[in-house]
Amino acid sequence: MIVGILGCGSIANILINELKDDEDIKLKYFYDNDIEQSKKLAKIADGIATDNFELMVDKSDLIIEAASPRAVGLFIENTLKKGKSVVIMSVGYLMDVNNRKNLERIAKKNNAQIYLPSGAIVGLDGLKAASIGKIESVTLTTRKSPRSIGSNGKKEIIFDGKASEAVKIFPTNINVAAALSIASNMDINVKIIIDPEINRNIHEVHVKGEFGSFTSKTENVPSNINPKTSVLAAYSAVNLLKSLNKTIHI
Ligand SMILES: NC(=O)C1=CN([C@@H]2O[C@H](COP(=O)(O)OP(=O)(O)OC[C@H]3O[C@@H](n4cnc5c(N)ncnc54)[C@H](O)[C@@H]3O)[C@@H](O)[C@H]2O)C=CC1
Ligand SMILES: O=C([O-])CC(=O)C(=O)O
Repeated sequence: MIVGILGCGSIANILINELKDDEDIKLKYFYDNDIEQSKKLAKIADGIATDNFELMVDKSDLIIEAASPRAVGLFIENTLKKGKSVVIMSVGYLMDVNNRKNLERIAKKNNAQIYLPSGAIVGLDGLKAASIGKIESVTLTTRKSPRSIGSNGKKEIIFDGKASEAVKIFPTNINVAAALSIASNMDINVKIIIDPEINRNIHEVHVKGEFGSFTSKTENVPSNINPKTSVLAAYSAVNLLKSLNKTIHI
């Protein structure tokens, strides 16, 4: 499978590292609005940097978006129109139901798939299963260091509200809230706390419903290139790509 990458930052870096010896998945094309970034990663991966997104889509079997919610809006519709499947990391873009329905409609029409990796949290599988029954509440509490959230503040709650609002205020920081919302078909409750005493991106999820309840807590090591992003988010994309070729799906 020939893969093109939209967005050559921290997630793309980890993808290259983890997939360099993979026999089935070849990360070949690299696109970024910062051409130096795409050149840098193409060199490491022995791939091709391009400033022509359309050409990259034509030559790839699948596109991975690891850029920004804005990039999803700019590029993914055309990708799906060409019948190419996509992996979207900036899940926050899909929090808006019109955005989601639009991409879903185009994907269906063109026989393409939209894959959303589990990202920086654990428990989405349980939430999806639990959602077969009635769900009462889903709550996410995210703790990040000032460095990870891009501030130098003291310990404080910087957001307490709905996921739909959270993704607007912190578009590249709280995609996990969108993933939980899409999985449960709810606009979930989100709290974001800055904590200068931690050096992990911590996501705690509480779910209550007909099935009972569960709590998951993920204490993520941040990427050393972009501390907003957890290493697990990139690993989840690697796992998703590898799963496309598997026969046993767990
Ligand atoms: N689903 C999840 O759980 C997670 C999702 N993410 C999201 O994944 C995305 C990528 O994350 P990172 O690799 O850490 O980001 P990064 O900031 O390290 O790299 C992003 C790269 O994309 C490029 N880019 C941004 N907008 C672009 C555009 N419109 N056109 C072309 N290139 C563009 C930037 O120049 C940069 O090189 C972000 O939106 C982030 O919020 C990050 C962590 C977890
Ligand atoms: O990587 C993380 O810990 C979470 C994150 O940035 C996001 O959900 O956008």
